[in-house]
Amino acid sequence: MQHSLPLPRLVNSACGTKCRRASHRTPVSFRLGSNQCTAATASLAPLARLQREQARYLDRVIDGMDIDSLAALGFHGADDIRGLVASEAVRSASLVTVPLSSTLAVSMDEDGGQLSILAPPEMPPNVKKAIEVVAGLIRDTPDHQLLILAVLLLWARKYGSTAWREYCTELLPPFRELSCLLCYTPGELSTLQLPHLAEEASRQHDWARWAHSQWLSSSSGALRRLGLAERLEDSMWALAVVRSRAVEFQMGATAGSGSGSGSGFGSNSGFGRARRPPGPIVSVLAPVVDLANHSNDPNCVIQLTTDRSRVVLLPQRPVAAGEPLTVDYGFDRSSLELMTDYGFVASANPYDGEVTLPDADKLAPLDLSRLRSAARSLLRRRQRWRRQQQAVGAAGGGEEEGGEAEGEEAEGGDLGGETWLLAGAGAEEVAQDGDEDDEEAGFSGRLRAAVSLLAPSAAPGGSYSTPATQRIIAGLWHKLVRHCADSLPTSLESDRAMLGDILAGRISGFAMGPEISIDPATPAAAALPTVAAAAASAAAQGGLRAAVPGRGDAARARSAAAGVGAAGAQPTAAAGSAAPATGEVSGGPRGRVGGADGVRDQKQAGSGGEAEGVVEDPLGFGQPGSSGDGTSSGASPEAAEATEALAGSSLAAPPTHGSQGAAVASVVGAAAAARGASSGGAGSGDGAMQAPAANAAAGPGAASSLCRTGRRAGRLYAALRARVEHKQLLQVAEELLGEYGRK
Ligand SMILES: C[S@@+](CC[C@H](N)C(=O)[O-])C[C@H]1O[C@@H](n2cnc3c(N)ncnc32)[C@H](O)[C@@H]1O
Repeated sequence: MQHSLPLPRLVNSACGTKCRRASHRTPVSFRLGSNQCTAATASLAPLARLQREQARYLDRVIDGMDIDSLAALGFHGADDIRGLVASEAVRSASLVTVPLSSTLAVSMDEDGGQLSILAPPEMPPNVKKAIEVVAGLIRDTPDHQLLILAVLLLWARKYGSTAWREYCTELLPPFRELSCLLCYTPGELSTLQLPHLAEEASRQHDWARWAHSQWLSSSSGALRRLGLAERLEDSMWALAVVRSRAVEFQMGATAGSGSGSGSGFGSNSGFGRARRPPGPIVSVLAPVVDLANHSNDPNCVIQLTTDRSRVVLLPQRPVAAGEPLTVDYGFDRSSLELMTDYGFVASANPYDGEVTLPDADKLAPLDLSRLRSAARSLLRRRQRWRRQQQAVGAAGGGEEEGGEAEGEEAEGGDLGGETWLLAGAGAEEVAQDGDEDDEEAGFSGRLRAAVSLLAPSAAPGGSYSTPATQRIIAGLWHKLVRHCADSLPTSLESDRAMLGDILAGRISGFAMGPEISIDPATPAAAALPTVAAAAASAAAQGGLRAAVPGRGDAARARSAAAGVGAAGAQPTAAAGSAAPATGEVSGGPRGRVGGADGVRDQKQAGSGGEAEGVVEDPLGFGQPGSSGDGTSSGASPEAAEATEALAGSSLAAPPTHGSQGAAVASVVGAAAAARGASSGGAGSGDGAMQAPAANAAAGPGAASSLCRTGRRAGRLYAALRARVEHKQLLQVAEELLGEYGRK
């Protein structure tokens, strides 16, 4: 069946020639001035130069991959995250059309029958054959399509066409900017302080280590002759890229009988498939299309054409020039799910209102008195936290020891083994805090909706048992009481260190200047001289803005104070500990990578022999095999089989194609070495276009503070945002439970 979508006719208004480069036609806001092809970049600020270089690389990728595009790079939303914007008004035409031959793809029958891969055309047949052999061997492991895509991506980054290499090294996020949970460091996870996420991250990390040592590593993997991943970080980069950017299409029951609709980026195994008829599943990494960000109210969809020859980004409604192009990453994901799957949260997520947790049905039945007791505990805990902040401000640091008289009120929930014995701090007392009013007013609509949904279902005696209320209450309980209780107070030490790092510019994605918010006038900030001094100097350089988007001054001040003044519970993230094979929070809404039984089985099936060398650990999670669960990098029978199967292939010889070949490997390697560990990718091999001048020109240290994927991208920022989101949810719950209390 022929693809019938209209292809855009693209004319370069700047050059006056036919040109498919979106950036040549319509200046959009981020383009920072001239839309001439060769505008001088010397006078632009480093960030502007970086963005301009990215636009030029995008043009080159679009040309080199034969992509049609009416989209350009833009930095949009409250978070200034990099994404796509329309370069002209479009009603219904395809905004981006990528030939399938310019993508990396894996197709597999739903029943696990036929499996085929789509590699770049320049891949030599023997290499493709070898990867197919591996694909066949790992087909029964969870998320094997992602692993195969990662193999293809690593190959394309090293040996692919110029367009592929530039896409990988200049446009894809480097390792340090990937927000996937897989890439969170233990320190970042402790900032997040949600045990479920820490466990999930640990599982994903285990999966990556297994994938690296068994398959990808250039020293121990079955594909080692390809020299794909010298470091664990290389493998993790590739796995995180495909996990957060590949789209999974489920075709109609009969192959080719209908176009596939993208189910969002990343792995979707187990989550959502049941809603669709069985049919071949095609996982695709489509350059340029993969730059579309998520929105709960998207204006685009991603589709695979019926003849499976192109991936298209289609508008769902007319879009204006400069408008951000967004897609829904799928299936009504709550903040917790978004965080789990992609490592970010979206603000004002409507799906947070109705929390569906995979293990909600395992929770003990809940009743009103228990909930109220827990809510009271949370309120008291927050009040104590606030008092501690005040004490820190007054005393110039340190924790408040007094403040609550023991025994004044002994009732209250037992959270995390601690019973909080605090003065009677109920909802009324919290409501008296004027500074809460602004913030909480914003939630009243959601609150009212929740209350009106719940109130009619109240059963006599105060327990709630209808499925809808049970789900919501279970969700609130699970999400707020179990997780947020631990995330409310942070440790003074961790917050002080974190803010110090941010303010000193040691954390990428937090370039100093307008991005960082801390109000030097807050007592807590004054109590920490170094932080306060840095904040004051930042304020002198330019206006401070909230790190918490879309919130008022009071919230800003509070968020700053929360960062420096909190004391109390220690971070509880169990980073580094082996995740339990089963357990209350181990499931997740989808079949997860890494922690799924298949992977564990794979690991346990290992012979126990150590692979060559110790796999380095860029995140510092420690050796996953330390618990004795067999997760170390011993070669599994499958890996041995693959190595044997590949022994006859002439993989040792680097593939040659055009101007690339053996030289590419050394050039790329040298470029990667020159760029150092801060880059997630290897360098551009052929020197046709130099690496962004911004990094070099901005001076030492400046490069690391420039964030390719947006000024506010990054794991730490996502973690902070997630905490804010959870605190907001907590407030909803508190009010909700307060309403119950008054009934
Ligand atoms: C498919 S990529 C989108 C393009 C990406 N922003 C970039 O610049 O390369 C998905 C990643 O973008 C980020 N992202 C997408 N939508 C977002 C949103 N609404 N808020 C924050 N980050 C978002 C997350 O890091 C996510 O893992």
